[in-house]
Amino acid sequence: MPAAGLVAGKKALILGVANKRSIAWGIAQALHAGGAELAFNYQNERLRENVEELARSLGPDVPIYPCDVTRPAEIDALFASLEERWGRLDVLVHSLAYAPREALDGAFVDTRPEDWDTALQISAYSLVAVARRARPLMQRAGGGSIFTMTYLGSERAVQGYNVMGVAKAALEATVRYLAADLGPDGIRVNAISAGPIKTLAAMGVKGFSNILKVMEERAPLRRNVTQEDIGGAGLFLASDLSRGITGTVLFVDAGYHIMG
Ligand SMILES: CCCCCCc1ccc(Oc2ccc(Oc3cccc(O)n3)cc2)c(O)c1
Repeated sequence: MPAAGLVAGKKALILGVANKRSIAWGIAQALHAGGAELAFNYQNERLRENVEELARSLGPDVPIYPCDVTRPAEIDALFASLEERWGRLDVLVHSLAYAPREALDGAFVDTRPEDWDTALQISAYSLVAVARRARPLMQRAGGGSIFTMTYLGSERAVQGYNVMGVAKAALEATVRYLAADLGPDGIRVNAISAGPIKTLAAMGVKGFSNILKVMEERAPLRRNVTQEDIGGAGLFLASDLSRGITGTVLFVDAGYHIMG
């Protein structure tokens, strides 16, 4: 249900589109339908074509920029490009994470320090890195909305989620500390805790497919959530309807997290 105009005139950067199944793409479609002007990153040359094709499906000149969040120079360049093109930023969507394969396949107790560091740098610290660069552009806009993606595995020991659960716990604490720091600038920082959705990344988590079935049996709404469900929550957080909300985790999981 495109809420036409809900984010009309807002300029939004969306980080983490890899393909049409990405949660970030669901959010992009909702913000586009709401009238926002969008920009995307692509992590590397391998993903550039996918992102280019998706961006072009939204309109003729939707910009895409190279940005691997482990490279500070690429984050700097991305925001310099946005400064030049837009001179301001209203919305920043952070929808990216990574944990090395071995850390997801093995037992949590065997997590190696380098894999822990990689997972936390990409999945949690990167929000600080991009928020710091977004701040001046959002101040220019008189405030803004930043939101990221998290999962129930941050607060429950979900079999197989392993070090990504630790990273999401750090990400949720990061949301609170950034909300406290940036609130005086009128910049809100929140997280969407999404139920499991079949994305490229999800396929990399052992036991993922079992969880989808359990949702239909146990979630209060007796169904899985879709990209569109997440997109709608993203549109809400990007819009002024959520102007009183910051530092929170918004569950969009068919109610699953309330069940024992
Ligand atoms: C057993 C847990 C099932 C529910 C998992 C729901 C979920 C699915 C996907 C999620 O996003 C990621 C992103 C990257 C990620 O790390 C990956 C992904 C593929 C390969 C790899 O080496 N690391 C793992 C999960 C996520 O945070 C949460």
